Order: sequence, then structure tokens, then C-alpha cells
Amino acid sequence: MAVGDHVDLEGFMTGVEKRNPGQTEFIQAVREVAQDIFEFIEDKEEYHEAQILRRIAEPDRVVSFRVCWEDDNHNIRVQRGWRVQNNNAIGPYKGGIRFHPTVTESVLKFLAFEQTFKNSLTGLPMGGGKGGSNFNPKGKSDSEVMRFCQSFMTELYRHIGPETDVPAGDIGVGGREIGYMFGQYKRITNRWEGVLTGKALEYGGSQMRPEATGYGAVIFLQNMLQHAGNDVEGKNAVISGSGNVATHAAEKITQLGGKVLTLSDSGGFIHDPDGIGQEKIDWIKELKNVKRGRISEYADHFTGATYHEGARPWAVPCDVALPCATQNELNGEEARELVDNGVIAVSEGANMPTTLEGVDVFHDAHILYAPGKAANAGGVAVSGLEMSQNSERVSWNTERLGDLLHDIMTDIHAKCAQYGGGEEGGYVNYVKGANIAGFKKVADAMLAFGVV
Ligand SMILES: NC(=O)C1=CN([C@@H]2O[C@H](COP(=O)(O)OP(=O)(O)OC[C@H]3O[C@@H](n4cnc5c(N)ncnc54)[C@H](OP(=O)(O)O)[C@@H]3O)[C@@H](O)[C@H]2O)C=CC1
Ligand SMILES: O=C(O)CCC(=O)C(=O)O
Repeated sequence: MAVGDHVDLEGFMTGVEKRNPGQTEFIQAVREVAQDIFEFIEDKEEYHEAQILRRIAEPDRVVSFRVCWEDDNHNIRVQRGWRVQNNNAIGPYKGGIRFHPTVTESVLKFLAFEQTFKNSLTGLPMGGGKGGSNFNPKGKSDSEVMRFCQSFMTELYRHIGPETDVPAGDIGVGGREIGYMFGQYKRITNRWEGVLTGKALEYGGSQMRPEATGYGAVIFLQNMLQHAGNDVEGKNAVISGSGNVATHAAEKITQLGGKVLTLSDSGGFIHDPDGIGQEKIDWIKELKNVKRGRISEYADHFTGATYHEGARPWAVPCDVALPCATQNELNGEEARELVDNGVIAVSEGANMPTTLEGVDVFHDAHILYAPGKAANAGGVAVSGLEMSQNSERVSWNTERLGDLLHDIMTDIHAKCAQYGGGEEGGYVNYVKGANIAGFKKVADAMLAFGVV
């Protein structure tokens, strides 16, 4: 037996905490996975012997670099950039880039760790990675964003490639930023290749990629509800965020006959009892993606809607909730409020938006609860399909991609139900299901490689 084998969960977590001091988000993400995996591998000696979980919880590498750029007033600005390459057992590293002032190494390590399980769940050959910078694109001119992106890529390009690591967008990185980064990669390397996903259709992007994460989270929600004999139709939904994921989740809820009551940004949330239907969603997309405005402006524009400064939307009574903004945006108290108000299902468009205490509240109340690594996997899944289209030099149509997204989300639901089912009263623990199903494929690949 190898040294350190068969430590219990707490012993394992003590080691993770010692090796990653102060990295609270990373430690939280590892704990959430480890508690299920310890139970799963209890009688599976080969995973213990090969120290599989310990190895997945240690990124293959973390690259950190300086990003210098010049603002419009000719001041030299210095930011930090990172790429965390967590695990490439089943395919090239794959995962988004986040530009936000709250970005730290801990945040990117948690995201890359989660991505490893998520990408495995999609069934596509993709490993897990994530990158970003503490750069804040808000309030910057297009020229400033372009200069920052070019400088960021001038270092990043040496660590990525279509067979090595394929980044995409995340918070603060949308079509504009992907365009600037792809242009710079092409300029430096003199190669046109599918090194980024989330590209525009004109230069190798995929149909359905912008919609995929939000639509996927609602398809997963629909699967959970149908598995329990219910449906999205007629349900009131509370959604947080007003970016790519939130607006497309709202769109899909509306298409399936539900009513969206709220959206938010980091300033507060809007509540529209009449429902935020397609026309209003289009208005918000324009507000956020073109005018780069604040969600508070919605309440000035649409009568009947109210804006709640500095608050989150979880106290608004609803049937289903979709956190689609950021990590730890839904705590234990808010989860209890949702449960007390009669929520029946929660589907996470964001990554780790619910605190560990909040997750326990949902499980104790037997709420249908889908963790981000399963529910928001539609985005990276269509990114994987964008990679396939780029390699083949073809473009598939919207219908084909929509069908593939639907099938992949339905398959992820089935895997979660397989590994997370069998609980009292037929309850499915989707966290456990996602963790085990995601882990197993990566772990078995790692076993095949021996000690590397
Ligand atoms: N884009 C994708 O394909 C995928 C995204 N995700 C996850 O979904 C979530 C949203 O990403 P996406 O929609 O792409 O990002 P966007 O940048 O398009 O939108 C982010 C939204 O979240 C809000 N937000 C960001 N940080 C905070 C904060 N600290 N507190 C409150 N609100 C905040 C933003 O408000 P404001 O404008 O005020 O900052 C904005 O409304 C993230 O967790 C991301 O990791 C997961 C899978 C794929
Ligand atoms: O499309 C991708 O590669 C990654 C999307 C992403 O960042 C995520 O799934 O969290």
C-alpha cells in the first residue's frame, strides 16, 4: 500500500488545505467532490493505490504572467494573467477565460478543477482548464479592451494550441474579447487554427454556442422535472445574472412556457411580475452587449418592474431558480428562503453559485438540485463541437447543433441519475451523480497511463 493511502475525507482535506493555503474557493470545490468520491472509491483499491483524487486535485500546471497595457490616457497598467491546466487525461485542456477584478489563482483553480469533471460528463474528449485576469473590462473603451487582450494573448499563446489547450469565454469575455485574442494569436503564430472557441460565425464559430450554456441549463432542468413527473411549462423562474448564460436561460424558459420574474447584475436585481419575455430579453441583450449598461435601466424602461439595489433575487417566490451569475451567490439562508417559498428545482447556470451550506439545505429538503458541472455543461459541449467543426473544416447547421445539445444534456442527466439515484423515496442526488460519473472516466484514463 502506498504512503498516504486510505486517509479519510478529513485527512485528505487537511492535506489539500495545507498545500493550498488561503485558496478558499478551490478548497470548497475539492471538498464538494471529495465527499462523494471517498464514498464511491471506498471498496475500489486501484483508485486509492494510484492516488487518483489527490492527483486530480493538483493542477498539471499553473502559469502566471504579467500583462502590461496602455490605457487611453497613456498610463501604463499592469495586470496579472493565469492559465490553470488542471488535467488532460481525456483530451486537450479546455475551459474559459475570465476577466473580472475578483479573479485570483484560487478562483481559477476551482474553475479548472470543476471543468475537469464537467468536460468528462459531456462525453467529448476534453480535459479541464481555466484562465483569466483581474482586468476589469467594465468602463474601458474598445481600444483599451483590444490592447489588453492583445497583451494577454502575447504571453498566453505559447501555452495553448488546438491539440494542447483550447480556451473560450467566461465572465467578462464574450465575442468582442475572443475576436481580439484570436486575431492576436493568428498574428503571432501565422496560423489559422481552432485555438479558441466561442468565435463569431464569420471566422470559425459554431451555431448555438452563444445560446448553449443557458439553453443547456434549462434542458437539464426540464429533464429533472420530467424525471419527477413535472414540466417547465407554467413555472415561475427566478434567475440571477444578465450576461450570456442568464439571458439565454431566460430565453429557453420562455420558449418552454415558463415565466421569468427576475434578472440581476452586480448592482442589484430587477423584478418584473409581468414576466421577462423574448422582446424584453432582446432589449437586455442590447443593453448589456452593445450599450454595456446596467440592469437598473430595465426598471426605468418597463413599467411594472422594480429595481432592488444591492440585493439578490432569491427572496422572490418562485417554482424554479437558476443562479447564472457567479460563485457563492446563493448562501444557506437564501436557500432556506427559496425552500420556504416553495421552490421545487434549482439548476445552476453559473459555476459553484451555491455555498456548501446552501447545497445541504437543498438536499435536506429533497429539492431537485443540479450542480453547475452538470447543468451548465452545454456551453463547453458545443465548444467541443466547435473544435470538431474547425478540425473538419465544416460548419453544421443550427438544427443539428440544437439536437446535439439536447442529446448531450439528456445524456448527462441520465448519467447523474444512474450514479446519484437510489436515495430514499427515489430522490436523485445530482451532485453525487455528477461527481462520480465525471470522476470515473478521468480516473480510468489515468489508471491506463500508469504513474505520470
Ligand atoms: N459563458 C459560458 O459559456 C459559461 C459560463 N459559465 C458560468 O456562468 C456564469 C456567468 O457567466 P457569463 O454569463 O458567461 O458571464 P457574463 O460576463 O456574460 O455575465 C456575468 C453576469 O454575472 C454578473 N456578475 C458577475 N460577477 C458578479 C458578482 N461578483 N456578483 C454579482 N453578479 C455578478 C454580471 O454582472 P455585472 O455585469 O454587474 O458584472 C453579469 O450579469 C459564470 O459563473 C460562468 O463561469 C458556465 C459555463 C459556461
Ligand atoms: O466553452 C468552453 O470551453 C468553456 C466554458 C466554460 O468556461 C465553462 O464551462 O465554465
